[in-house]
Amino acid sequence: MTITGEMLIGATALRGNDRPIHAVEAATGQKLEPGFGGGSAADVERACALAWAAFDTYRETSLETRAAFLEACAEAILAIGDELVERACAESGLPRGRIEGERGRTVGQLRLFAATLREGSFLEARIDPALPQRQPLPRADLRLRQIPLGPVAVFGASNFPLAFSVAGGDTAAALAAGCPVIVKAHSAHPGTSELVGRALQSAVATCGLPEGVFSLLFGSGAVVGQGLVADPRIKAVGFTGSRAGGTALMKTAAERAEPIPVYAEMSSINPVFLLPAALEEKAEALGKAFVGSLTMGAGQFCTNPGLVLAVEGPALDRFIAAASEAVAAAAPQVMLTPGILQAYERGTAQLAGSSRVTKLAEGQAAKACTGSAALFSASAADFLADPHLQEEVFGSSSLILHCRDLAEMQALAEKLEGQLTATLHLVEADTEAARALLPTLERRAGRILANGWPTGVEVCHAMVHGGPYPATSDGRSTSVGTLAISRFLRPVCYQDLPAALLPEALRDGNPLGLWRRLDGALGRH
Ligand SMILES: NC(=O)C1=CN([C@@H]2O[C@H](COP(=O)(O)OP(=O)(O)OC[C@H]3O[C@@H](n4cnc5c(N)ncnc54)[C@H](O)[C@@H]3O)[C@@H](O)[C@H]2O)C=CC1
Ligand SMILES: O=C(O)CCC(=O)C(=O)O
Repeated sequence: MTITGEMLIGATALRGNDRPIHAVEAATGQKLEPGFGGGSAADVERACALAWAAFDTYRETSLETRAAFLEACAEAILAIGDELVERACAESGLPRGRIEGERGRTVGQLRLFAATLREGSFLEARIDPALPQRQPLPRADLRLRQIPLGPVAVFGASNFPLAFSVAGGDTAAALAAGCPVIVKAHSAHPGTSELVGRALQSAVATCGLPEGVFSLLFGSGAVVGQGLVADPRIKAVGFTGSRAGGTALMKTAAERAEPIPVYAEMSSINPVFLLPAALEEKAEALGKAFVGSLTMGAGQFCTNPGLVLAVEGPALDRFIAAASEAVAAAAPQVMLTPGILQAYERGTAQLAGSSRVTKLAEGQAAKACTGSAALFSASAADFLADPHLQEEVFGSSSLILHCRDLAEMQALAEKLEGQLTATLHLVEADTEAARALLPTLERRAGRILANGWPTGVEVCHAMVHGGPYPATSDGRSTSVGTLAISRFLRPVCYQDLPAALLPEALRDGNPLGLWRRLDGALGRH
């Protein structure tokens, strides 16, 4: 497939007239061809008009039609072949194995949502039949189903060029829900975005769907990003990126005449609690495994373990020695973009320059375009005294906190901002300490792990990849897993509607064979 540098608006491909964006080969800093013309307000208008025109037809397509469409998207992505892997590797600097794995996750996600559609319980169909004889007042016939919100703007993430981008989790969930999607491509990987965008555009055509179901725009955050979020036809936003970017979009969405939900995944430092007996038993092994998680993918995960808490003493010293040794041996790794590398260097320099922080270890010297791992420590008291120490440093940097005792660890956990994950390392003797921490961790994080590491998110039914602010803008949902479909739905109740006007999902006789709640009882009735 030739990468042309064109945007995909409905069924057309056209070149934006705004300043062109060039991808950069992450490993060398060299410009990659072609340039991608940036979109204008007129392009945003055209994509939104098409998405709105498509909405009423697309949202009433059958569950089977949408499932087949998602499967067609997955097939079309795989059909691009190695060109997609090569381009994504060049643009992101991520190794082939990682990109191939991410492609598998992306198509797996689309197929999982296809299965979710065929299963149908996400519609949450409920029927409370009329009770005309009820005293003192009769009850009307009341029926509920979930309907899609409307066109969704999705912002591709820099750190997952496939699984959190054009056909990533947000797009898959929104399309499954019945929402047309307009993607604003991330300028770190425009070629990858065009290839995947063309796959989705072809799937829309093959499945005979309205062209406005999918569009892909390039361009600046100020024109294309803000323009999409402000457009009255956009009804929800999915975003993964910086806290500044996410909060700017939240503000725009809140100030609209009709405010809309923004699902922004922003910053998280993912605290890891090393409980005393586990630390005593496994300090060296934990230190080594921690650095494996910290340095994976150059630390460019929102789930990266950026904070470790433990009670001070010889066991913590052993953990620090093992972790410092592993960090010192870590090879420098290519980072996603020059901007992300600069932000990482700024963040680690700030930590190194803080009088409250001690630098424990640094990875092997960085070459051009690469970042070196870095490990720091501080006392819990100093951490609490400086709010900047809670800020995410995006990359392989982590801060180990010495707590005086478990009470101080607990007090510190209370002061943490919202997180995607919180991890406990424990053995049986730590059970009571863990039990005491759990209520705090539940209030602070979306996922609580025991004896594992937070990087690596399973795409499944029970996953929560979300958490209280600032981990995300709305901790009531997840961006990974099938529950993500609920972000793009809202309930509608139909009271006493004639049978001929009821949606199929709510008709007597259950023609779709759905799981439904009849007078409160769940069953296939
Ligand atoms: N926690 C996480 O999951 C991630 C955090 N980051 C953080 O973000 C930094 C920059 O990385 P990027 O991925 O480029 O994130 P970013 O937030 O700068 O950009 C993400 C997308 O949002 C758009 N955007 C940004 N600001 C906007 C605004 N004010 N209005 C409208 N659109 C806007 C950009 O054009 C881009 O398409 C990293 O150094 C890192 O600190 C990045 C990726 C993931
Ligand atoms: O660790 C993962 O697989 C997902 C992490 C993520 O969502 C992110 O880094 O943006």
